[in-house]
Amino acid sequence: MPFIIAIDGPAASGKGTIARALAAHFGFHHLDTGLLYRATGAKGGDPVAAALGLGPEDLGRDDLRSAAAGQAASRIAAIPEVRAALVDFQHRFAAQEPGAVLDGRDIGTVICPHAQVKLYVTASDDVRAARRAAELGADPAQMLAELRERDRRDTERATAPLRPAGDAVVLDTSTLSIDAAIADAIAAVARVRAEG
Ligand SMILES: Nc1ncnc2c1ncn2[C@@H]1O[C@H](COP(=O)(O)OP(=O)(O)O)[C@@H](O)[C@H]1O
Ligand SMILES: Nc1ccn([C@@H]2O[C@H](COP(=O)(O)OP(=O)(O)O)[C@@H](O)[C@H]2O)c(=O)n1
Repeated sequence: MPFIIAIDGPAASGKGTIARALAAHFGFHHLDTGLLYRATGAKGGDPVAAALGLGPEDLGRDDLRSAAAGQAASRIAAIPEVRAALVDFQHRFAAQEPGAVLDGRDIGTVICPHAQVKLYVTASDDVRAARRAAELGADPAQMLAELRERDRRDTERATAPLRPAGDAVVLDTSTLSIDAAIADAIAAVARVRAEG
């Protein structure tokens, strides 16, 4: 059975950084599920058809990391039929041997509720805004407003809202360097692997 690591958390908390590092460390596959929603939103037209028809050219667009693409993603992500259209792809990805790391908003709660390890990565609003502002070369105050709007939409939607799974390990990266956050995450996964 493949080993699945589910990582969820709010915008710019460090999920992707940790997910990539865990996948490299353990030799697992990695899927940034946010990219599926960003590509669906960016494609335009009927969002359900866009989600069902996603191809490599959609996922390879170079404008998916922008704040505008994030906003568009969180709008279409609230549509239950869009989420349903993306489930199979995520399940097939998670079934790969020897294991997979998926990061997003509903991985531990909805997509992979039986994941062997669940992490909920978070950080203070100000820290997340500063990190994303540095990444995109944007204004921190503007980023703070953008992240808060998206987090509110992601948390308050009826279908698959952002929340920690009951059995998730919470990792607050506010005062952690990237290396320290990765080390904590590797230790959390190693604990479970040693038990099992
Ligand atoms: N612990 C950390 N300390 C400082 N910067 C970080 C840390 N974790 C991530 N970052 C940086 O913050 C930004 C957002 O991180 P990312 O992993 O993309 O978050 P998410 O996937 O949750 O949106 C990136 O520029 C990343 O390099
Ligand atoms: N599993 C997921 C992943 C992303 N999303 C949506 O897609 C948007 C973009 O996700 P992302 O992970 O790329 O965003 P960041 O955390 O990198 O800013 C989120 O704000 C959510 O609305 C989701 O609903 N479910």
